[in-house]
Amino acid sequence: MSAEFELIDRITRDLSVGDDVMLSVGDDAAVLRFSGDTVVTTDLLIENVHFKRQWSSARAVGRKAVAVNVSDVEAMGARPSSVVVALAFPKDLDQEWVAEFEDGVKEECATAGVSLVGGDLSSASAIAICVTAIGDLEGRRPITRGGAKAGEVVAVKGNLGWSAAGLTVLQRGFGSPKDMVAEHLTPSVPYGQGIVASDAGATAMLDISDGLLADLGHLCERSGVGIDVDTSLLEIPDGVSRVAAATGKNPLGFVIAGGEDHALAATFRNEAVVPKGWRVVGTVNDSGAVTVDGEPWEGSAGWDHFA
Ligand SMILES: Nc1ncnc2c1ncn2[C@@H]1O[C@H](COP(=O)(O)OP(=O)(O)O)[C@@H](O)[C@H]1O
Ligand SMILES: Cc1ncc(C[n+]2csc(CCOP(=O)(O)OP(=O)(O)O)c2C)c(N)n1
Ligand SMILES: [Mg+2]
Ligand SMILES: [Mg+2]
Ligand SMILES: [Mg+2]
Repeated sequence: MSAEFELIDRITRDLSVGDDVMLSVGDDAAVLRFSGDTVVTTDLLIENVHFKRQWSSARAVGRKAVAVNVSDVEAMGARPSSVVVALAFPKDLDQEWVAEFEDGVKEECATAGVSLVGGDLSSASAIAICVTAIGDLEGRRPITRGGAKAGEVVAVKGNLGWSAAGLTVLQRGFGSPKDMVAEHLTPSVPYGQGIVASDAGATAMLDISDGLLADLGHLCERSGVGIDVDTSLLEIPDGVSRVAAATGKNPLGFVIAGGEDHALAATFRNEAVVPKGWRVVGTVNDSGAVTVDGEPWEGSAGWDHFA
């Protein structure tokens, strides 16, 4: 067998798949069957842009690649079903790296409850990963970024600021606080909470990849509303405070503009319907802009690949 097909064989030998998978790996395409409308999303992970090999184990990269994509399926209020994972890497990359990456992919698939149903391999000058995630709305309406109305509340489920605090210490050559670093390397997506928010009547939703303020900005633009974030409602985790103190930065910046949180943010008609475990962080108004305690935020709102 060729080296490429030996590798594919090793990756796909022991796959188990869900009931909605009619045909998995080994043919030209997978075949899935859903009870409702289908949700499809894709996100890239590029070496030295989204991860560094000296910071991240291959297993962590594999887990993160699946997690950030399933996060976008959750944000539509769908049940995540499956992923396809394409990986390109230099010819001289240690084979062990690829094996561990695939272990990470499978581990996160199991955690998220999705099936790995296909992928692709190629050689490349740097590691590049493209995952496509697929979900089933199961008869629910999609929760878009466009349904928020003035007078509603904004709530968040997940960890804000941890990932950015972790990234900051990694960039300075440190490895702790460990919980912040771990959250950056492998975001803990609140699996299942997209459907919970949908069933609670969420009017708009998205996952926070660029930063809370930047992503709420996308939601405001789509919905034609404004949002005021009330910082008295935010929690500044201990690890974020420590990283902020050590680096002379504003801890609030990590929480509201950090990025790669992969928490879910959603709007609800009122506080009474916000699901348990979600934190109300602000209100929807008709100003057309995102503000923080009533004022524009002077710092960066979040990540921009081309800034
Ligand atoms: N190259 C592209 N071609 C078509 N659509 C794209 C492209 N890049 C991004 N989009 C779309 O633009 C929207 C915003 O993209 P992005 O900011 O990456 O979303 P997210 O933060 O949810 O991953 C999404 O609907 C995405 O599918
Ligand atoms: C080496 C390295 N430098 C910087 C970052 C920080 N970073 C990279 S991409 C990104 C934003 C999220 O990624 P993106 O590709 O924009 O995801 P999407 O919005 O499409 O879901 C952040 C905060 C990182 N993760 N790793
Ligand atoms: Mg994207
Ligand atoms: Mg995304
Ligand atoms: Mg982005």
